Amino acid sequence: MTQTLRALLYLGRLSWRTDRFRLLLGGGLLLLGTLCSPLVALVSRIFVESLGSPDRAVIVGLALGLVAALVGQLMLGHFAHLWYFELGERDEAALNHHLAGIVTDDLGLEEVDSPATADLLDRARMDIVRTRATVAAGLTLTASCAQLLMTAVLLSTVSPALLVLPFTAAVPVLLTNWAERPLREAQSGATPARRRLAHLHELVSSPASQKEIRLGGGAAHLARLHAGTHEEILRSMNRAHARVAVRRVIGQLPFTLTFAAAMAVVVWLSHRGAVGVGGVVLTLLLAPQVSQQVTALLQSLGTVGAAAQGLCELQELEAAVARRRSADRGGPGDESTAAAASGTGHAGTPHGAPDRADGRPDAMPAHARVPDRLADGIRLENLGYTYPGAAGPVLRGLDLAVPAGSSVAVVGENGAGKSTLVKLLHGLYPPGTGRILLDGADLADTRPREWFAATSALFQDFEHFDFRLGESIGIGDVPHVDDGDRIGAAVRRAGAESVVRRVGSLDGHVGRRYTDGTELSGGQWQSLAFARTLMKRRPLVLSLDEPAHSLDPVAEQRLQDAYEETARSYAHTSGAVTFYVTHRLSTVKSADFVLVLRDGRVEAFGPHNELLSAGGYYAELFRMQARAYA
Ligand SMILES: Nc1ncnc2c1ncn2[C@@H]1O[C@H](COP(=O)(O)OP(=O)(O)OP(=O)(O)O)[C@@H](O)[C@H]1O
Repeated sequence: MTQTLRALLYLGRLSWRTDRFRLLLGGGLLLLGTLCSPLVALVSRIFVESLGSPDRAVIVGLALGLVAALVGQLMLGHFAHLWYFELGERDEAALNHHLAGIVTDDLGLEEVDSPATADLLDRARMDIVRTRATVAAGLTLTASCAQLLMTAVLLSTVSPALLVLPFTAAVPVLLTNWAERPLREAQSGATPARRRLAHLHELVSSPASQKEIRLGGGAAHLARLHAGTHEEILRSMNRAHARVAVRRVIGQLPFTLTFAAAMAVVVWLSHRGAVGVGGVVLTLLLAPQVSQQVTALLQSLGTVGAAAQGLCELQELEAAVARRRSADRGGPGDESTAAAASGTGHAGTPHGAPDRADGRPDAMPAHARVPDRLADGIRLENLGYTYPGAAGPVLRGLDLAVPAGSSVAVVGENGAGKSTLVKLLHGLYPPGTGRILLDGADLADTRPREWFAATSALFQDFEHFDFRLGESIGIGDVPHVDDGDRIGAAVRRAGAESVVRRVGSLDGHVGRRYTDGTELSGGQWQSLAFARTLMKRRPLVLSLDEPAHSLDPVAEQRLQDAYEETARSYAHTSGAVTFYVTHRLSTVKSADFVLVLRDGRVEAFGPHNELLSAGGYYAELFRMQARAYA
């Protein structure tokens, strides 16, 4: 009940902020329309009692009043709906916007990655989808409460004994939360299964996955998994619905019994002449309404109650984020609560619980400014990282000095930690141990947004933005998303002119979400992503994580040349350090340094020729690969 009240207040405040005009108009009309039904009973009573009056004007006036109340009862609700329907839509959009803000601005990337946070966000999204219904139910609930109160007062004028009806009607209302609990628990417990179902659904219906599934002969297997998971969810939800039904019946019993008793009392009172014909008419009109009113109230309470858990979780998430912000500003924050609320509880970062994309809020005071150009370079000191919930570290004890303006080829076996290092360098994960120093200043002391703006990366799992081609490239540097010259230069530098020719122009849509969209090949998407990476003019760090894995040899050589030219140009303009992660060791010779990672440690670091002549792991890898290609 407390949770439902909290949810109602939350929705009320949200609606007031979002659109108070629609809240007042929609809510007011709904309240008026709802109060019209007890009003009909009241006017009917007076009308019946006045029938014997010689004053015809009074009778006509009462008849007109009765018609007006009836019209209000039948019609006002529809007009109210016009206003609060849109209010619900606007509230839903505001909550979605708010949740997106929390995900992109307040949660660390590792938190977003964590299954606990994913569950929490999935539940929040499901509740947000129901916002329109919840807003309508919240307004109906408020109006129903007022209606029930008016009904109770009117019934008490016939006999105080009738007051028992609204009171016992409150019993199931009070038990609603208890009655709904099995459903909420089942919904919460089924979240991982629902996510699995959504993934399976995507796999069986997405054209992209069809290729592998068909070749692997996995369609029937996936269909079985889909059916099994669906059945599992249905079984748990059915059990929960049955338990809810039993609890609701138990909750309604007291009202049903007292309703029968109250009707017996009125029959007895009218028999004794204690209640007149007007009172009997009022009771006959109102008493059955009590049951309808309670049903409407229960239903709206159920709707709000069902959404309340999610809305309260969202409130707790907001509160945790706010506490963390205040803690990071130096206030008496409760970081452990914040981490627990976000579901990770990851420790071992310089700032305790991570915040934002990299573990720190933009609002915290920055001690170090991101330099305009690198003079000294980047140094890693005892850098280590452990994914939340992982058994051991992925990176450990990395000590390295990379001079400004140098290009580094990062090599190592699958799972050595290359991509993780790239994410740390770009500030997406906070170091678990140690530091990353930019010209001697700790990266942890810079503002994340400033650092993000100063770096560019082509990640291994780069995104396919199904936008206009120009926008899909320009989004690599949002302040210049519509800058045609810059986009054109990035396309030329990345050698992605063939993609533009394939799409027709920078204004053409890419991706199959649009009927006029051009679907690209894996290599073309990669060229486009490379162009996106080159949107910034003077980044301090540029990383390409296996940028050529989808490219043909000619395109790969073109990309390699483009990268080398870009690396030289960035080194000249901003002293940038560039990282090129690759498995193709023949492509690393031109890099200033080769960084060899092995099991999360630095196995070797130095110029290619030196590492080769020193023998050891790198030389062995290089020769093995050369033999394989030969
Ligand atoms: N989001 C994640 N959560 C938990 N563990 C992860 C995550 N991403 C990567 N790992 C683990 O970290 C280890 C290093 O992964 P990483 O992607 O950094 O390796 P890599 O050297 O880039 O590998 P590859 O050459 O295959 O791309 C792997 O064992 C991987 O399973």
